[in-house]
Amino acid sequence: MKTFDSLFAELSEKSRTRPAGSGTVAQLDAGVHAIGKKIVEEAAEVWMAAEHETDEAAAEEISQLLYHLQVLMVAKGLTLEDVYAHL
Ligand SMILES: N=c1c2ncn([C@@H]3O[C@H](COP(=O)(O)OP(=O)(O)OP(=O)(O)O)[C@@H](O)[C@H]3O)c2ncn1[C@@H]1O[C@H](COP(=O)(O)O)[C@@H](O)[C@H]1O
Repeated sequence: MKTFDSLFAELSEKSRTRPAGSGTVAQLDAGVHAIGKKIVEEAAEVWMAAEHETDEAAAEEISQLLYHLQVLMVAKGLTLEDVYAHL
């Protein structure tokens, strides 16, 4: 099963190798402003799913929010350690 750390490693590798067809590469190219807007959108979807939908739907929305947060981290050059230092 994919974990937070293994997904981050995968996204970092995509950023380095820039494979054709990668949605992550497209988002990185769109920039921090666009990624930030996506994070706000996904956060709202997490809230709505948690309040009005099934646990499975909420879990799926949370996974998407985590993904977009990681894309922002990669875009900013932040490491897992940079974030974990504040947990
Ligand atoms: N975990 C994810 C993931 N979660 C969410 N998303 C993206 O976030 C979108 C979900 O946003 P929405 O709910 O708004 O759906 P949507 O309206 O269809 O999306 P948009 O049209 O707004 O982009 C999806 O369409 C994906 O583009 C993800 N994209 C990729 N991954 C994983 O990231 C890795 C690298 O992916 P690629 O870069 O695409 O190879 C792979 O392991 C993927 O499984």
